[in-house]
Amino acid sequence: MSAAPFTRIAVIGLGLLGGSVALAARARMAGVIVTGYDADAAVRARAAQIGLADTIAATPAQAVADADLVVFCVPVGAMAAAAAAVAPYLPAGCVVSDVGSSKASVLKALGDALPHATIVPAHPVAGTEQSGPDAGFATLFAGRWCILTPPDGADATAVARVAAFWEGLGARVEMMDAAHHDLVLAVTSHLPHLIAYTIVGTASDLEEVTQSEVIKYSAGGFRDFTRIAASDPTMWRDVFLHNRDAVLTMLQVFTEDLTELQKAIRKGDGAALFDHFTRTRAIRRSIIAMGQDDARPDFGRDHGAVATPSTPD
Ligand SMILES: NC(=O)C1=CN([C@@H]2O[C@H](COP(=O)(O)OP(=O)(O)OC[C@H]3O[C@@H](n4cnc5c(N)ncnc54)[C@H](O)[C@@H]3O)[C@@H](O)[C@H]2O)C=CC1
Ligand SMILES: O=C(O)C(=O)Cc1ccc(O)cc1
Repeated sequence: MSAAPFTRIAVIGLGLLGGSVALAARARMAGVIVTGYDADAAVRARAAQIGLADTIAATPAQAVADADLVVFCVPVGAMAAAAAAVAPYLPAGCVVSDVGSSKASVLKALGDALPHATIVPAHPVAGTEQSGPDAGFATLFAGRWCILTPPDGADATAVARVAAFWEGLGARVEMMDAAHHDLVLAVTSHLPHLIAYTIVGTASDLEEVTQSEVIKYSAGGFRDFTRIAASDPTMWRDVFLHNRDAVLTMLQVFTEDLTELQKAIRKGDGAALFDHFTRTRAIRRSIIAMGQDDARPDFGRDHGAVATPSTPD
């Protein structure tokens, strides 16, 4: 346990990310009290049952009443509504953050709804294809990158406290401009998800290959895509709509590269294919050498709950 940069944390949205933030903060930071809130009453009830937070609040007002940090863990398209719901109740001096997968649109949404708040956006690059309150686990962020995208002129003390918060949850922190973040994540995360959604849809729509053949022979690469394509539809719809420009830019580059490979296959250009595959294999090997290999989806999924929560009336 480490000393906590914040002591009263409100987590808004109690799915995979919110649940994991709440569990990790309670497990790793001494003296922290975590209050959780979710717009869905069934999620609040389940979160209380499995002990995600010290208290599950019944309203946004109760959730943030005495918070020194509020972390929005809702889909990026819901950030504006979630922030508007707490706006009248946000304590003075409270720092606001989030975990959204795209950053420029989220910064704008939070800034518009909370014009007087100190906002330090964050994106823990850690997750799984699971969603909902049962999906969270306390070790999700251990050893993973968390990218902070503070706006120009952000309060340096608040940025340092949010960085310390994520380090306290076990993450490694990097600073980035929001627009650059959105471009980098478009190619490393958003496009791979789009490709997975596409290929799984393509395979299941084929007339000449049966569903049972797709399932039976999925070990040949397809299976890895099906895990990613099982990711939450609401979350990913929002990512593509809210990081539209960066995704379209990267999709254009990808399409051109795909056409090059298509041409090499059509022309029987084995050397071009071999060179390309050799280059991509080296990238995979350097990721593993850096200790970034992600065999984690089935790793460490204990809830790590530390106390029985109460639900206020
Ligand atoms: N799933 C992943 O692997 C990762 C997700 N993220 C980001 O984290 C955020 C949350 O994603 P997950 O936890 O995976 O989603 P989730 O679907 O597991 O949880 C989201 C929760 O937000 C609640 N919610 C929606 N609108 C709300 C509102 N207005 N007020 C309060 N609660 C509201 C929902 O009821 C749901 O329980 C998203 O912005 C996503 O882009 C970031 C890193 C990884
Ligand atoms: O499960 C996977 O493979 C992921 O890619 C998880 C993930 C999803 C969204 C993010 O913004 C960050 C990480």
